[in-house]
Amino acid sequence: MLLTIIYNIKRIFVQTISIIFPNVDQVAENTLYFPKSPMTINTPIYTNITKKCNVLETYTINHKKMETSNQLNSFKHMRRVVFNRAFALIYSIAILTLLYHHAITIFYSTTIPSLLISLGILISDLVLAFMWTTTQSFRMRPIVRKEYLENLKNVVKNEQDFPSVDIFICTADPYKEPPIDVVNTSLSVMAYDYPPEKISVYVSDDGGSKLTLFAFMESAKFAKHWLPYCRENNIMDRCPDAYFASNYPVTSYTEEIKMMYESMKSRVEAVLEMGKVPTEYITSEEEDRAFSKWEQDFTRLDHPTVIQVLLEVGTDKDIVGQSMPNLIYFSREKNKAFPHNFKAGALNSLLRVSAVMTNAPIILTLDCDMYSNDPTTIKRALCYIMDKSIQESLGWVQFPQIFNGINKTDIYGCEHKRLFQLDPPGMDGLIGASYVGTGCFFRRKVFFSGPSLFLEPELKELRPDHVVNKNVTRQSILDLAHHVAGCNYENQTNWGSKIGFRYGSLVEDYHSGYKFHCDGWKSVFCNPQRSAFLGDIPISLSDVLNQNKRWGVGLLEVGFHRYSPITYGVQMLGLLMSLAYANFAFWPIWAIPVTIYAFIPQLTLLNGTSLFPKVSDPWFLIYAFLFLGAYAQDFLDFILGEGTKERWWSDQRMWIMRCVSSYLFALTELLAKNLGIKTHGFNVTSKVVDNELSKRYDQGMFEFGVASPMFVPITMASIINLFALGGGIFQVLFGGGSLDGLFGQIFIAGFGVLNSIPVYEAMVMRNDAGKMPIKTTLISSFLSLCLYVTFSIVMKFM
Ligand SMILES: O=c1ccn([C@@H]2O[C@H](COP(=O)(O)OP(=O)(O)O[C@H]3O[C@H](CO)[C@@H](O)[C@H](O)[C@H]3O)[C@@H](O)[C@H]2O)c(=O)[nH]1
Ligand SMILES: [Mn+2]
Repeated sequence: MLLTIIYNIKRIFVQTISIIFPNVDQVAENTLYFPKSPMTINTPIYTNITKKCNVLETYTINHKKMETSNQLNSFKHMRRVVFNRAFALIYSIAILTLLYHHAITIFYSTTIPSLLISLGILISDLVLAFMWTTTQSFRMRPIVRKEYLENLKNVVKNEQDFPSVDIFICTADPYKEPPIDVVNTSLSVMAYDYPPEKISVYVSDDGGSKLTLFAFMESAKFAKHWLPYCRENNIMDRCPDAYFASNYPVTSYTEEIKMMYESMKSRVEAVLEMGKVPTEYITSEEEDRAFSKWEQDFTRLDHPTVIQVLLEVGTDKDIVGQSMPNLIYFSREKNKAFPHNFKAGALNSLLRVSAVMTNAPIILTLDCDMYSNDPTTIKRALCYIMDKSIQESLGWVQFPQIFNGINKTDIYGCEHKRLFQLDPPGMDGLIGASYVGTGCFFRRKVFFSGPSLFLEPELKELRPDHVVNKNVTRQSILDLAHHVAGCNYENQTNWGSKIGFRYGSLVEDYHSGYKFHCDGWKSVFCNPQRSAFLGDIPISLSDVLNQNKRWGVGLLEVGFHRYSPITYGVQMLGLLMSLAYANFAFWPIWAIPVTIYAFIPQLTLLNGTSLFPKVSDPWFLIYAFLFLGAYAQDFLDFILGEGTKERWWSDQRMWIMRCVSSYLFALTELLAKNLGIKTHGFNVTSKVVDNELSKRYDQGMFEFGVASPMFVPITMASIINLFALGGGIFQVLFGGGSLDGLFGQIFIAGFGVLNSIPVYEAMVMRNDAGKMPIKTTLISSFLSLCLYVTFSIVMKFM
């Protein structure tokens, strides 16, 4: 009796705790603990807890099956949740206190300039507070998942019962995305440890280039050797370039394969250099026929559809007689009169063409530079997709974007740890990780509205349940495929709005994933120890900043859309999840506070005016806490996410640089767009490796080199901060200024200077091709002077 009472008291206590902190380890403990008690899992109280959790009900229950051998996956809540929540509470009180302080300052400001400056600071802090609030969504319920690959064979007994997979690889420009790299990506996925007849690889070439087609003709031949080689030797690096760069065992056969690879590579590169495919490289009539589609008036923006089946399941065999997967080269029709909607347009064409040709229930989308680094990845994704308990609403399984070739300190913050590794587990604990454009396994159903609502496509052949039982080379199939790849096919249809990937944003990945979540789908973030995919990063600063500007424009397009996360999303996804989406959507508005803080405290300091409370004033503590608290928590997240302190420093520095350039330009570009001024579209990031540049990058040197307007605000901020720091110290030492009053500004200027070290080096200390162009230095210096003079005049005479 007594035992039962104690037991029940303990149970209620545990439940209360888990209601207050629903996702702390108690939930996981519950699922293991309660089954031992006489209560069953369906008791009302238990259901109540899972309801309160409001997330992943099925997933929580699923966790219980852990010990059985049919268990395909499990998840666990991260321990830092309690700390995160407590800290969020304290931090929000501090924010409110600060805002109160601002209100008072504004109320008592006596002159117009001081009022304007106070308003500027208030706006900055409001934006920072808003963005801080949105980031809390990632910190409230982060989870980690685990897959039990070894149990998959208990669930799918026969390899033949595995679902087929259509793999989409996008490329857009042979000169920015070398075809040999695209070939490597495709070989790495064709060689998946998976029945080859269940794999179809579609290469979408938005560049409409016969150089790329040629590369794939070559790769189809090489694949017949490569696939059996990978299988027989059970190698992990199935991307040939990565394999031959690794420490592979040298045998005569391996050397033979390597020779074949090298000779293919040199042919592909030679063709790229010549800019055409010479006749001696064309070995069959069929190849000749394929190239004949490139007639005189064929340009990348105006050409008919090209679909070339390079390998066909059942017909083509590798050198040991095993079937090859399908390999299909595809370039959709383009015509200047029709919008082609960049990558989203390419993906939607791929969706239709693949539906007609193979219609696999699972789709993997890949960028051309993201090769597979683990042959078991499809099976790993199946650990979720085949899990009956979550299958119903599971829309996709997203793997993180992890990159190759990042230098030691990641000077450009290209790892994007927060975006690709730290934030997704936070969203995963809510409804699911967002889609990041590559390394993502979708269920085909996702593209036709929600889990419980099906939107009928125009043709029955495009339905996800349509069975294709004809060869991909059958004329009727090819005719229909050409029809659905036509550039006017989407006129008057739901494609791009209600069906498929969504148009209207340059970050079609983020935008589409957001739509799918709003439609009711859930998703999973799968982050195995060995990276499933490895991609390339840009290694010059202007490429990095331009990429981020494109993302910025794309994100704002969603943020200020009719379906913005803060208006529509909040109704569909709930508060936390919509805040997570809002965080991304509004990244670029960080430009406002960061730009203000990069110039205003410094300019006022140069004018000898104090802006922040004195160090001896208790209000100063609020500032110090807010600044240090945010930085410390960010640092902690980064380190707990297996980051180094050097990379964290680069990450925060790049964040500042992006804010004053990429995001500022993105805000301007969006404004221009709304005023009807034509802006850039999807500017593809170059993946070409320049040896000199790459050497400098490996040494950790910033690459300026070209005179990009994007460098101007960065350089101006560097100059002004340096002068402000010098001026501030001078005033304190010789000019009678008080350190007590000016400390805040001197500190900010000092912080700016520390972050600007690479800029000073590039301006005055370097002589290599990556130094700051003299033009940029001159323009920035001149503009800084103008800014200083104007600001001083306004301060003195208003
Ligand atoms: O008109 C186009 C433009 C681009 N692409 C392809 O899109 C992919 C991504 O382009 P990239 O220049 O590498 O952009 P990133 O900024 O590196 O890519 C990130 O951001 C994009 C959205 O801006 C997402 O599509 C990507 O998946 C994501 O990795 C590449 O494979 C391109 O070939 C097309 O197929 N058609
Ligand atoms: Mn890319």
